[in-house]
Amino acid sequence: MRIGTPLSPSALRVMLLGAGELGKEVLIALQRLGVETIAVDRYADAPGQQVAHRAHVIDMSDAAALRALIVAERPHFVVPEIEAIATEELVKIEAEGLATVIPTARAAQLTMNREGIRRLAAETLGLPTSPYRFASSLDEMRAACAEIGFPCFVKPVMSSSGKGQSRLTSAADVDAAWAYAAAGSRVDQGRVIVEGQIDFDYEITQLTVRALAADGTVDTAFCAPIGHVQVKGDYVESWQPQAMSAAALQKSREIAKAVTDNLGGRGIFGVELFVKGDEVWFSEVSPRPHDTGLVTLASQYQSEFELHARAILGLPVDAGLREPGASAVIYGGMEASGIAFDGVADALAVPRSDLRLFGKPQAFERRRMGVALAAGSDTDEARVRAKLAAAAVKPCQP
Ligand SMILES: Nc1ncnc2c1ncn2[C@@H]1O[C@H](COP(=O)(O)OP(=O)(O)OP(=O)(O)O)[C@@H](O)[C@H]1O
Ligand SMILES: NCC(=O)N[C@@H]1O[C@H](COP(=O)([O-])[O-])[C@@H](O)[C@H]1O
Ligand SMILES: [Mg+2]
Repeated sequence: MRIGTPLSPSALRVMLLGAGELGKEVLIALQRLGVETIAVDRYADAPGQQVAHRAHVIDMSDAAALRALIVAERPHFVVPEIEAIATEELVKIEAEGLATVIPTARAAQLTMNREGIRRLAAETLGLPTSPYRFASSLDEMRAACAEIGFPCFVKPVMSSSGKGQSRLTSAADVDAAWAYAAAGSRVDQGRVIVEGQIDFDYEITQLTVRALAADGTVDTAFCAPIGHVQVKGDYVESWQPQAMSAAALQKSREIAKAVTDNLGGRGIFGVELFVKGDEVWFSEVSPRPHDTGLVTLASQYQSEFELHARAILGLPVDAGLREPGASAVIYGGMEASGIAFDGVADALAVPRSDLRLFGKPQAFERRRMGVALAAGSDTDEARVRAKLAAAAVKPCQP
């Protein structure tokens, strides 16, 4: 497929469904390659909408609205950037040949619901995962927790970034966890997964890119493993490379290959894995850039966003690490719209540091509003720098 001139009849058009901080970087990468970009989100002035050629605000879980927009815009590629989308409509749209869905409509459909991807990984592919049960009522959940045992995790089947997630240490936590899951679910499904706790040494994201090779087949390339720290199910810090045993790295890549081969298509995937010694468990996968992969903006020759853009367009990729790097999240820390940021100069005075302020119109206490990035001679140095830079940025009332 040829790249033409944006805003002309020869334009190659890409539509992102979801235009948060991750989509914004993909849109920038696409624009640099001369692509016409369309950013869709559930609210106006989402980060990616501020850089795309056109922006639309729709309810992306509304199948009719989604189809109408795709018919009106006629994008060559439709790129899901969040989970909560009418993916059954994307399956139809792909089957009709209306647009190519990245990586595939089936991948978007299977991963939007924890049940789809968990059953595929554990039951179809036989990969090691935490023990799990699904429950659709408080009674079922009580029984599931008793079977799995404590501590366990409860998550809505449709949610991300830790929304609606609880860690339960005893049966006394069950009622509150059920209520919290119902409140945190993106699409209120009233269904949860109960997972036994994996007692891991560390967790990683294995970014995996499926891109077109010179001979026209799809090749798999692996980025260096990304280590990260999560608080309440949401990432606060990541670094690359994570040191691992050769055996654990090999198992991680075998798991990533098995899952991404099954999901198919082209694009980047974030395969989340738990590691203890040489043992590795599959947790979940994003068929799109991963938040912990923001670090690649500082550490790789081609960031995960550039890799995604190239893979979408059928172009060659280089998943290589350039140097050790780290990222640290900047939260809103308050509930306000149109906030300001003090301390940006102090942050950027940290050696080898950089910032992304996403431009989200509304801040919440625990909403990710920006990220600090840093490179270093090793990941320890990069982490110290990224955290220093993040701490220097002070969100404040406008
Ligand atoms: N079974 C488990 N055992 C141990 N830790 C877990 C388990 N499930 C979740 N966690 C912890 O919670 C974090 C978030 O879980 P998970 O990735 O399933 O949530 P999420 O809402 O999909 O988040 P995101 O969208 O950011 O990936 C994990 O990275 C891990 O730190
Ligand atoms: N773990 C998934 C993830 O990080 N997704 C990123 O967060 C945005 C939503 O942010 P918001 O909730 O602040 O609107 C999404 O659009 C995506 O960029
Ligand atoms: Mg996760």
